[in-house]
Amino acid sequence: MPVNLPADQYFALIAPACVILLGGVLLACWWVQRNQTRARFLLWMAAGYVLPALALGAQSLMTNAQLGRWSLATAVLYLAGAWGLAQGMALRCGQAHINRWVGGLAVVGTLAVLYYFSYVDDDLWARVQWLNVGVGVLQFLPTHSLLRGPRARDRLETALRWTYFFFASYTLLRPLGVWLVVPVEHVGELTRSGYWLLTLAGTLLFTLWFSLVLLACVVRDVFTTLREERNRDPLTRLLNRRAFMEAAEGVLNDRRVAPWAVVAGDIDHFKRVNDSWGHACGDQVLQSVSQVMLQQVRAGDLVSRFGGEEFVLLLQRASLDDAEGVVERIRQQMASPQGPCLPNGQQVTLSFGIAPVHSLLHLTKALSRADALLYEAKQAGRNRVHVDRLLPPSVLNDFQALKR
Ligand SMILES: Nc1nc2c(ncn2[C@@H]2O[C@H](COP(=O)(O)OP(=O)(O)OP(=O)(O)O)[C@@H](O)[C@H]2O)c(=O)[nH]1
Repeated sequence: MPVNLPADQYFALIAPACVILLGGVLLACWWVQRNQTRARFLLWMAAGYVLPALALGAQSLMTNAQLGRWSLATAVLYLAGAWGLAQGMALRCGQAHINRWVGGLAVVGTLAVLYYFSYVDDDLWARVQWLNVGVGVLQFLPTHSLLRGPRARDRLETALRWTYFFFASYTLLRPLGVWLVVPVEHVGELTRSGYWLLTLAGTLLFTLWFSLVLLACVVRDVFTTLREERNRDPLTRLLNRRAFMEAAEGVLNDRRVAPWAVVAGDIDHFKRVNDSWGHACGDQVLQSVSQVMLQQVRAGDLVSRFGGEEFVLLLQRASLDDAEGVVERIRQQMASPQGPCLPNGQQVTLSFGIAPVHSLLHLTKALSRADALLYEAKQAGRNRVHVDRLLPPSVLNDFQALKR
């Protein structure tokens, strides 16, 4: 490769260098979250940045003759990069992988055509156009999951998907634009042509735009993970006590979802489960009880693990009868085997205390009341529900006023 190149050719290295730098940033983001499987898409994306940028950088220093000689090697880098970008986007949208058959076909087909236009009929522009088509097809593969997969959870995610979709469409349609606009026969050295500059500028612009949206999504993901770690019990993924109290504020400040009931539940003789079948089995039972509770409540209700084998629920739009109904459903569900570790016929039961909550200020009292009722239920023989049906007259008046 010649060393004494015109300065503008070295200048053309700025774009690929910036893209490689951005790929490095994505790699660093992946490294920070590497223990989380959902961050794996960043690795693919980083490859999607770095590999084509390496090819672009190398090509920027080549003459047309050298472009021909190295066409297959650089094409492999472009295609691998497009695969990485597509696979990264598919993972981000909840798809395990892109369609490998179509992808493989696009790669093999493109390389075969490039071979023909390099070694049989040396045609630079045909190579440029067909490589574009191959890369475009690969980039388009995850668009099915962009449009049909799980809905984007917010505007940022929607912006990421649309940006990707726009770029994939641009890559796929670019050969057509070039064919219509660029006066092919007067191009001369490709890497010094206006087309090449446009390619560099387009790549850099898109990469910057896409990276900004992507990094915003990654930062948001990190904050979400941190919040989840802070708010969730690691074993059951239910809210912990602190998060429950925080979330309860929102629920109890919204009069539209009154009346509320608080339920305290505790597994009976849980120590025996641990002692007889091991701590791991106890953990399984805790997880299974959590699942049962989550299945039986409505959206907006809070389910939390206060510690040990004690659970607290805050039910909205629930009279005491409604709350009792929910608890009965949980008890019925518990009648089926909970956790494969328990021997046949062994069941786990729970005791419950239910108390009404009249306001946010009343929450602490209601929790103590539900706890006291739970204690009573344990004393009365366990596997039962005790409900606080005694309402002070002032509160009864409040309720009647509310109902009106
Ligand atoms: N496996 C497991 N056990 C836990 C966990 N947290 C607390 N425990 C156990 O839960 C048991 C609670 O025992 P106790 O407070 O005596 O209650 P109990 O045996 O359920 O008896 P009653 O509540 O009176 O019916 C203890 O043995 C704790 O070690 C946990 O995360 N996993």
